[in-house]
Amino acid sequence: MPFPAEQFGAVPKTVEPFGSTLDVRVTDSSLRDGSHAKAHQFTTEDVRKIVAALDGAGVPVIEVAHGDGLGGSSFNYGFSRTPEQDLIRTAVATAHNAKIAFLMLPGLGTQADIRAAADNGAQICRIATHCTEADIAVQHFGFAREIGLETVGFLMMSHSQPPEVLATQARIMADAGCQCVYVVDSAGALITKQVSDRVAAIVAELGNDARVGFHGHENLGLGVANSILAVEAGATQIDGSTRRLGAGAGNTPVEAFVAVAEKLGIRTGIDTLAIIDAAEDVVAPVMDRECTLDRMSLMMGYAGVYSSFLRHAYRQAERYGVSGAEILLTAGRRKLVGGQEDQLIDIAVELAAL
Ligand SMILES: CC[C@H](O)CC(=O)C(=O)O
Ligand SMILES: [Mn+2]
Repeated sequence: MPFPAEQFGAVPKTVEPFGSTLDVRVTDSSLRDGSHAKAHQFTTEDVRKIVAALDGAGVPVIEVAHGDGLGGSSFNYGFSRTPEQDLIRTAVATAHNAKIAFLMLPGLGTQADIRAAADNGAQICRIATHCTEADIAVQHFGFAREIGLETVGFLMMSHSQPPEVLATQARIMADAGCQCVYVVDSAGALITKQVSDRVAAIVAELGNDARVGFHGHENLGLGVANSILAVEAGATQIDGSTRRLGAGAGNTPVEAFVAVAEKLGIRTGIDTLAIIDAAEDVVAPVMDRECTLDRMSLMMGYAGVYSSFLRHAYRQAERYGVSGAEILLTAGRRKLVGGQEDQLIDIAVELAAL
């Protein structure tokens, strides 16, 4: 039986072209997924500097929020240094051309948060659910469209489900008013063809009802390659983070994706040399440390663990004197999903008792 999206007041489906000069629209997530790597300590000055540099390089969409989205600032996820609506307002005031996007997870953020972000000038609402739970976002898509926001849906932990399941979930999102459904490789665990197959299945399901996007992480070193394969399979929206400022080993590096895309004749509208400079001169100095493919982040890709668990796992490993890699391997075996950060404590306690 099809999901009854109509009962939640779904809005008409539309896919508008980006224009004749763009093949792929890039969203830079440094100021949202990068918030995980900064333990949510971004300042308005960080936002001003990074948005000015990215906007100047031609990045068309910049995402700004707590790492876990609107309402993420909490004991479980970590408190923000600066209220996220202040960060959004600063980003909107700084950008000349880029649209400002935000992320929200139903249950963490509320409709009031979405409205506040829209009132502060954000234009794109990205709603993330675990990849088998698209139905919890139906009301949020309807509301976001009703107040004139562009919408994106995130199917998180997409490695954990086969293409046909993702396609069914994507249909629920599109029917609810989502204009682009993303395959989200939250654990950086997807390997080449696994990306193409998932993107192609959703493209086939959605046709012209919604676009398809891909959000990659570097935990197996495949962010750029996977993103190019996603484009070849029909994705037209690609996420990345400049200098990989993101969760786990970081996100697909925007500057590398743009350089490769240029060489392949894929038009992103971003100036390759300007974004390479922005990465080195503006984003790197804001980072606490480089996002690298070290033992812990590699373990996330290998074991299929949520990239945003990295700093939490470090903290519990230190607190209980156990191996962080063991914590992550166990988290992968138990198939933990976003929101279960506190279970890393249980795992650490169990390992300490061995
Ligand atoms: C908790 C939200 C999460 O960080 C969203 C995301 O970027 C992902 O799943 O990769
Ligand atoms: Mn991510």
